[in-house]
Amino acid sequence: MTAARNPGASPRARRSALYMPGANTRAMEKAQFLHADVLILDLEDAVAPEAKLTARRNVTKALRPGHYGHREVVVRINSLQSPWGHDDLAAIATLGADAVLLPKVESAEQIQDLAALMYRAGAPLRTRIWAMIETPVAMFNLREIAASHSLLETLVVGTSDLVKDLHARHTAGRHEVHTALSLCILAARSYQLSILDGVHLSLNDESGLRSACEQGRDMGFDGKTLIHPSQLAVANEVYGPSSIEIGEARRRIEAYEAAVLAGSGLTVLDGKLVEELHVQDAKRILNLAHAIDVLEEPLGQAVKADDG
Ligand SMILES: CC(C)(COP(=O)(O)OP(=O)(O)OC[C@H]1O[C@@H](n2cnc3c(N)ncnc32)[C@H](O)[C@@H]1OP(=O)(O)O)[C@@H](O)C(=O)NCCC(=O)NCCSC(=O)C[C@H](O)C(=O)O
Ligand SMILES: [Mg+2]
Repeated sequence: MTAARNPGASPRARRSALYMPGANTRAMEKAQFLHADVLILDLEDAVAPEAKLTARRNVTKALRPGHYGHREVVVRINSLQSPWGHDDLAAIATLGADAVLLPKVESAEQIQDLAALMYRAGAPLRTRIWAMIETPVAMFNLREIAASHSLLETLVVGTSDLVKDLHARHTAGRHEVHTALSLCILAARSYQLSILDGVHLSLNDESGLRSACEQGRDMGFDGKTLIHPSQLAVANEVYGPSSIEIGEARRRIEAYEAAVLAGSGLTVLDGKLVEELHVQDAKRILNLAHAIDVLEEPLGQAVKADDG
């Protein structure tokens, strides 16, 4: 099936997506008050086999409506080829998560199979599919995966699994995954999917995290997946437009509109060319800033409003 999406849709803020192990109830409670744009409740690699059933039960409890305010809540299930994947899906399908994240996706059929299972399980249409891209084979099937189904919304790069499978090493500049990251972004943008970068594994390394976030942002990622609350502030800052960028975006739109009224299709602002394509980008930045403002409404207030 070919994707039918709306490329002009307002962006969602997905600057930061925090994983938390489904077995860690403390982390899932704490997440109510954390400034993560996306919460990923994990049933896969962060959960040991003997804790899988407890984690599944914890996650079904955490999925009560309004529990996490306006933040997106995503459940990473186990692979459908594993002993747990089908039961994970059956347990959470109807509970209103914003998305089901499928790990180690390598083909379009895996997404289509998941969509069919979600439909049969009675999942609400608002529950989308996110796909982890984290194996060498996936890189050769990206286009088919990205085009696979209209429920597919986001690609999440899994750089830890990828580096392991490549027999590569994590370097500061991430040269070992550069080609893969670029291919993932090309695929996502070709099919109007959002795209999140992999995790930064060092916990006490703010400058390394910042440079990885800046690299990802400059390449075109929408945000970064994270493993600890201490990483949230940097990702939110780097992936959010600064007040200078917001001001420049507004001035670019005004300058272009004035040029159009004067009968021209372009203008020069601060010594730089401004054409319609720059206005489109300026509007994307303003839409993102607005989406962030909505999310950053005090968390307590958001939780209360959704409860009511
Ligand atoms: C890495 C950790 C195991 C560290 O945990 P801990 O030792 O508890 O850290 P702290 O004592 O510093 O924690 C301070 C407080 O913060 C809470 N906390 C910690 N981590 C999280 C979290 N992820 N979400 C929410 N809250 C969190 C602690 O509970 C403490 O709270 P308090 O008691 O109030 O002080 C731990 O951070 C962790 O488990 N992180 C997530 C690991 C994970 O999910 N891994 C799997 C995803 S990564 C992956 O699979 C990538 C991909 O697939 C790939 O291949 O690349
Ligand atoms: Mg992985």
